[in-house]
Amino acid sequence: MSKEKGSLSIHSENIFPIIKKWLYSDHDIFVRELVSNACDAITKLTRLNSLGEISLEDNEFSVKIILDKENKTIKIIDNGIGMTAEEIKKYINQIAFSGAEDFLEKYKDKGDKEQIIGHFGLGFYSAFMVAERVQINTKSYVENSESALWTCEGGTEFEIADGTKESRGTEITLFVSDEGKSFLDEYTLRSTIEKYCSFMPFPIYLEVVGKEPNKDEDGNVIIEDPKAINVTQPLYVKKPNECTDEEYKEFYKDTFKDFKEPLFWIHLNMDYPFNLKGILYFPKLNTEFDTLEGQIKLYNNQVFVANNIKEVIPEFLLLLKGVIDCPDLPLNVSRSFLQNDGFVKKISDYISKKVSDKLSGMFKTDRLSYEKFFDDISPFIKYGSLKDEKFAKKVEEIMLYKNKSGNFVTISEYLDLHAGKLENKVYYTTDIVQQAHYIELLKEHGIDVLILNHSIDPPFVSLLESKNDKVKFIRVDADLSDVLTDAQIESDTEETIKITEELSNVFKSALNKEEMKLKVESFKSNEVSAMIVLSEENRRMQDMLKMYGNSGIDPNMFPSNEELVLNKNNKLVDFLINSNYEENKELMDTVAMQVYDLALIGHKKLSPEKMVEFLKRSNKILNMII
Ligand SMILES: Nc1ncnc2c1ncn2[C@@H]1O[C@H](COP(=O)(O)OP(=O)(O)OP(=O)(O)O)[C@@H](O)[C@H]1O
Repeated sequence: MSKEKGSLSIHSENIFPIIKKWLYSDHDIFVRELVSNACDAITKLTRLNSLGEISLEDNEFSVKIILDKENKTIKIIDNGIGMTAEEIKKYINQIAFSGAEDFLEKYKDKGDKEQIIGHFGLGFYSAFMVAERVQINTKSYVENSESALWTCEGGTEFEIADGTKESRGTEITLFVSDEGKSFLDEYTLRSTIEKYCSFMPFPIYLEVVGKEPNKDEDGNVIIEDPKAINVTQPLYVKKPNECTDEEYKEFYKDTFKDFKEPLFWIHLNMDYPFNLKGILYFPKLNTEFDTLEGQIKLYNNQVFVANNIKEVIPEFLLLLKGVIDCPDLPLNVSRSFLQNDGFVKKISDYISKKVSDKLSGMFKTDRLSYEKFFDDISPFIKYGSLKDEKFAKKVEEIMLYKNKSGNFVTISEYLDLHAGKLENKVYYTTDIVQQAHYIELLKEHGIDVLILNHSIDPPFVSLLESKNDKVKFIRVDADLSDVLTDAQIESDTEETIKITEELSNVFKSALNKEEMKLKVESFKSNEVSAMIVLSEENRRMQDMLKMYGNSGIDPNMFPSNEELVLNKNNKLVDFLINSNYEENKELMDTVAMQVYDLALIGHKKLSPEKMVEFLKRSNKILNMII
């Protein structure tokens, strides 16, 4: 067969329903598309004025939305550039022919193009998702032009006639269909306008036909100035040095309806190599990390695109609250979808870098404030480190750790403070009450203990260790070597082996615990009789099994390796070493059980049965001494 070339033909009657119904995922999008067209129409007019192409006498620009529930109509009226009948035929009748693109092409060398929103030439048809008939009544800015009226009932047929519009601009009337009737509700319509148009560049007013005016106590009508729904100059478009703290806080409150003050914020303002403006807020936490939910609103030229778009905003930043406006976003026709290319990744990297720069800056120049905020921001930094390697690297040195007295140190500071005492070891506690005993003992030996009690800490600690093999985190009950006397070396001597064996027999018999592990050491302090230790690796493994509770792994595969460490320097232990078990069985059993339970209490919560037993025995012991 010979080669043939040609162009595809599209039947408008088949493609039209697709555009109307399936191009946009949400019905409410029509508000965004029609109001942004109205704003575009005004922008074009002001642009022509500033280029000297026309000379405008008025400068009161606005978009009015009129809801008429009774007649089931919604009107969107602007006093922008308007259209002639010819322009309607060109821009509206030719689907996917954008007047916005046409305008930009015509004036491409004059001024920046970013403020005009439309460019696909399809947005207008979203009106048919909620309307059975749409009317355009419009009058062009060009002097002596005639008003034109375009009507279409959603098919491929349209009608164009003389219009009735006397002043410049466009009035779009939607005759709302059954499918769109929810938008005839004032609250729904208002919230949709708020959602998409909050930052659009011209004031938008909503008027409801037949709405009872507000009255004072005496029944007199209160005359109120109409109030625009939107803010035409959102704070983020201003330069950072022109914004006050109060303005930042106010903007936060208005945008996120969060009445708790944010901790601090980052004003993003970038012109090159891409345009990006926005403000990211660090919210105050008062909930556990797991339930924390941020919100990042993404805008394109002051038009809302979507919330929490993962492609642009690094996932961990979704814990923050903020707005980001990037006119250069490679958006799809339906705007909420991004064309995922390298550019989007660059934006995401830039935002992440800005956040780590801000945190490093604060750490270096205002450590006090940084420490004040740290409890709130630490889960965020830890989560960020787990999710983003580059971020992790940047914040590694500025990660703080709190001790029991509320002081913050970095890991390098901790290691410096313990130089000569600890070799690259960092002691931490997961529970300052439960593990108080161990913390106290370490403190007596001049060793500080850091608190790592958040659910994110175990994976975070593993991450740190995997990146720095010189630092090892050890929970206070995992290693007693730093509270033992140097004489511990003697633990291998024949005498110690013998004592250990004898005590082992006593404890196994008293506790009826054949599998128990026991060790005898010399503590620097003689007050403590015994402690339980569980190696760090072993405990982490157990914690992991608990976390993945129903993973099907049998926890018995990893037996608990808890070990009872008896202090040879303690009087009670001494008594057990030097007494004859056959002759003093009852008393020695009681002492052994009590010593064991005391060690256990310092290590973990007793089971209810164990607790009852312990209390009974304690009373019995008290009775013995009176
Ligand atoms: N209110 C209006 N005033 C003046 N011209 C308008 C108005 N609404 C639409 N137009 C013209 O109709 C064209 C088509 O509008 P439509 O919303 O379909 O596409 P667009 O805005 O160009 O692009 P997008 O699909 O990205 O929204 C516009 O480019 C504009 O020239």
